[in-house]
Amino acid sequence: MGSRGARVRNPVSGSDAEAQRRANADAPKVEHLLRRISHLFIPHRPALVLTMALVLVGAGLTVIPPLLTQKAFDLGLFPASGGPNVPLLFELVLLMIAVWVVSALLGVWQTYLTASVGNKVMGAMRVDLFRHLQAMELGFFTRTKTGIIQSRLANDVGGVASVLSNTVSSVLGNTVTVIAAFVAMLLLSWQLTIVSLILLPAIAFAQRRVGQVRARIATKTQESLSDMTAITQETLSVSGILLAKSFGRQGSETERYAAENRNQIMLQVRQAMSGQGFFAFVQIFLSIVPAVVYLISAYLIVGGADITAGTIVAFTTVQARLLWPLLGLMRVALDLQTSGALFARIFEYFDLVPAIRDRPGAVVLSPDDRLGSVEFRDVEFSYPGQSERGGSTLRDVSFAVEPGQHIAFVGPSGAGKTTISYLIPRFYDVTGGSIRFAGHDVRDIAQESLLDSIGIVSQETYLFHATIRENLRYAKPNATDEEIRRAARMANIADTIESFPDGYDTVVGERGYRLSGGEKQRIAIARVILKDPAVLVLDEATSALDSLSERAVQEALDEASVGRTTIAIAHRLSTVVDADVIHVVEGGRIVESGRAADLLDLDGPFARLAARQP
Ligand SMILES: Nc1ncnc2c1ncn2[C@@H]1O[C@H](COP(=O)(O)OP(=O)(O)OP(=O)(O)O)[C@@H](O)[C@H]1O
Repeated sequence: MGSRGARVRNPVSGSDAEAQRRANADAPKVEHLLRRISHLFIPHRPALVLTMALVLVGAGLTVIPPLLTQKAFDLGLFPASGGPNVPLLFELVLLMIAVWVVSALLGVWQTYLTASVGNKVMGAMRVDLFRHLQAMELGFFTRTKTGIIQSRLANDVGGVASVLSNTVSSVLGNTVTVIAAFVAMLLLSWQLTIVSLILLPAIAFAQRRVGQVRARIATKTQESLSDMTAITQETLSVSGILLAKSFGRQGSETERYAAENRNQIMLQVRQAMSGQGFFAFVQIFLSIVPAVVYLISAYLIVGGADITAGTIVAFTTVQARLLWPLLGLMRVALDLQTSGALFARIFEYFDLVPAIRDRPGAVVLSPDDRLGSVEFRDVEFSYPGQSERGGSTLRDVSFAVEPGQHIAFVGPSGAGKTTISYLIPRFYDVTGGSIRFAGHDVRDIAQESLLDSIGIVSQETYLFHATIRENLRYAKPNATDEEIRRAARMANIADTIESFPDGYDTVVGERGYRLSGGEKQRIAIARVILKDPAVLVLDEATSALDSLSERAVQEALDEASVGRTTIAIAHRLSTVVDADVIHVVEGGRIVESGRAADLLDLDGPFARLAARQP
């Protein structure tokens, strides 16, 4: 745990420097990002079109009250003599109220549409990312912190939702106003329009620069948020708390969290402030444009241009209306650029290609195929990055298991036994040689059907924070209560479960911490019995238990392995003496194979291992 105090980042998320380099590298890809983002909206075109229509109707409604007032005046609302025309006044007021009510209702509808589009896009993205990450190979999860993955799903995807909703409403609403004002300006005077817009490219350039700075800060903010999530996830879990308490490290863990929190606060403030100076400048600049227009108009009039005082007044009035919508659009553009950093992080995960995936036309195992023969042919394997360092975990590993046979792997720690078991369900692909399952190369079999045929019980039992019944049903969602009880009886755990006040409805706690190691193991065995796989892999399933629970678990395992191909990995040789074949693994190679009695007679590695055990 030496690295716990240091800032450890996963290779995918990278370091601060790397994040910065990536944010810089991403800057020119804004257009590419925008294209990808806009694709997310395609399924929501009807809602967007409807929103657009609502925006247009809403904009149209705003001009009705002045027109109504003008009409009422024309019809004699305040005649030259006598009092006001009260019935007409009432009519006018009622019509105005009706217009505002309709306009308010349309506004509510529009908000609903934009909020639901933004959130649906985000929701779909989150599920897609979840599905995509589930398809990643085991290696991805061994090298990436869980908290970092959680943060991408929660913080990054969540962060873009508000941007998406605001973007939809702001872009649609403000674009209509800006275009309308722009057309009006052009109609009034194209010369003054050019004068008004002449500095726009400079503003756009400045905005792009500001956007890049904000995107960089946003990337750092998200990195820091990821780190905070990772610290929370690591420390505030049952295992983390146990570790922190047993080493008296709560204080330093809090300090680690507080340090990242300070960093987070600083970044949030920087993010909130970056761009404010720019907006202040743009606001001042746009406010003085009318004065410039007056000046230039005077100059143009003197030069003989056909511009009247009325045109100038009308022009500056329209121009003033442009100020806020234009600022609104600029803010959206800046927000989009900033959220580009979030999108880049999300798309970075979407772009990860699972190292292990089905080939086109992969074989789906039939019930006959599932008989469970396994064969390793000259298998070589090195973990990612290991071959560059010149090492390999497995070399020249060849063996075969016939359906229904029981074999075992024994050998010193680190010899490569668990690695052999990982290669059968294709948690990793071999780097040399091949593995055949039921006669097919495992790389040609559809992964789902391969995994369906294999059951694994390891020393590290994982149970969900749910009831025992729900944990068991994980293996077979439609299992009846009777099937569940039968599996529990076979796994030697039924009596224990039934002695709990809540029986099968007992909640096992985070990772099953409310149960003893032996109870958890036997529930895991019941779970695998319900799965009913052709091949059972037992990876040191009893090594963490005392001799009493070991016996109970061993009996459960013996029951579970009846009629199944069983591959057991064991430290305690007593648990595998009955195996049909025992393979002794040393330094990534099988150095000896045979039945226990024969191997003892050989007086080789197995006999030496046996001699070292009590
Ligand atoms: N994800 C991984 N990345 C890199 N190296 C790994 C990884 N997992 C295991 N190794 C290395 O591979 C070697 C074999 O490990 P493995 O777990 O297969 O041994 P084992 O024989 O099952 O040991 P034990 O009996 O202690 O469980 C070890 O040197 C280990 O450090």
